[in-house]
Amino acid sequence: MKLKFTKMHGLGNDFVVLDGINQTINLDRQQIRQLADRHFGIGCDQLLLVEKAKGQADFRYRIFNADGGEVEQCGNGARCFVRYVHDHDLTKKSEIRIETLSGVISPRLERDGNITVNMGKPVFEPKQIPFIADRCALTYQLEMLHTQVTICALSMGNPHAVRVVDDIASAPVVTEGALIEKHQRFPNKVNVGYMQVIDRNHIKLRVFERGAGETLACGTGACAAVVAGINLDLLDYQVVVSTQGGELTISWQGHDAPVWMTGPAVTVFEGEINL
Ligand SMILES: N[C@@H](CCC[C@H](N)C(=O)O)C(=O)O
Repeated sequence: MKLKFTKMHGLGNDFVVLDGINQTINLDRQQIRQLADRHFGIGCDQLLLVEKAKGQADFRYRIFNADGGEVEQCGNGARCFVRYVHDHDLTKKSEIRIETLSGVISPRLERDGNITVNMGKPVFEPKQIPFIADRCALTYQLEMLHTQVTICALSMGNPHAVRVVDDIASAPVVTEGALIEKHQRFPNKVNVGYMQVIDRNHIKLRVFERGAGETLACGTGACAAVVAGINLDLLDYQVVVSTQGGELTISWQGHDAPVWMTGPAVTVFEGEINL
């Protein structure tokens, strides 16, 4: 089978994007892992599939981690999705509605080329994250080997655990992050963010992503970190998030307001691969 693909990234969080409208795509888990493999495939953190909407939205957006698992949401991918459907003449609308596994999101292409996405409301109810806890709280203690770590647990459509650290450079993102990702209190596993607060409008963030490992940036991780920081009264409502791959602007007015994310989306190259 020959597949046309586009390689894209949002702040270095990289994607293989496939047009599932003009080509028939039925990939199994093993084939997705092969495409995502950086040595034997194209290489990416996530594979994104562009499909026709099932309901009233403009498109359906499916997201697969590098390990082949399908997931609910991807913020950097949402911006690349918009760039892709424009560049491939699949729409002329600057604001589109996209179905995801976690509901409809609405990204907007800005005049400066950046993309702003309404990422929906954060969810704190443990059952919906999902996170095993008997009550809803700002922070939780997670029992880990012989110690306890403090996390904020929330969902941005996908599950996140956020840790506040003093120094982002020495944060145990890969070691501890990998343990929290598979912690028994997160039945569907979790993305683990480490945030250093620089001031009330600026954080540094590294994320160990579920099913992908540490990435250069994570859009939903940036939303989750800012929401957690606002709830802990460490941050104001609009925050610049510095990741290893660049900067995102995230804003949240609290309570039932949606989280807004603005940042770039870049096409790297197009190609065709035999599977
Ligand atoms: N890179 C993404 C998140 C991708 C999905 C995540 N790894 C998960 O399993 O939920 C982003 O930019 O949000």
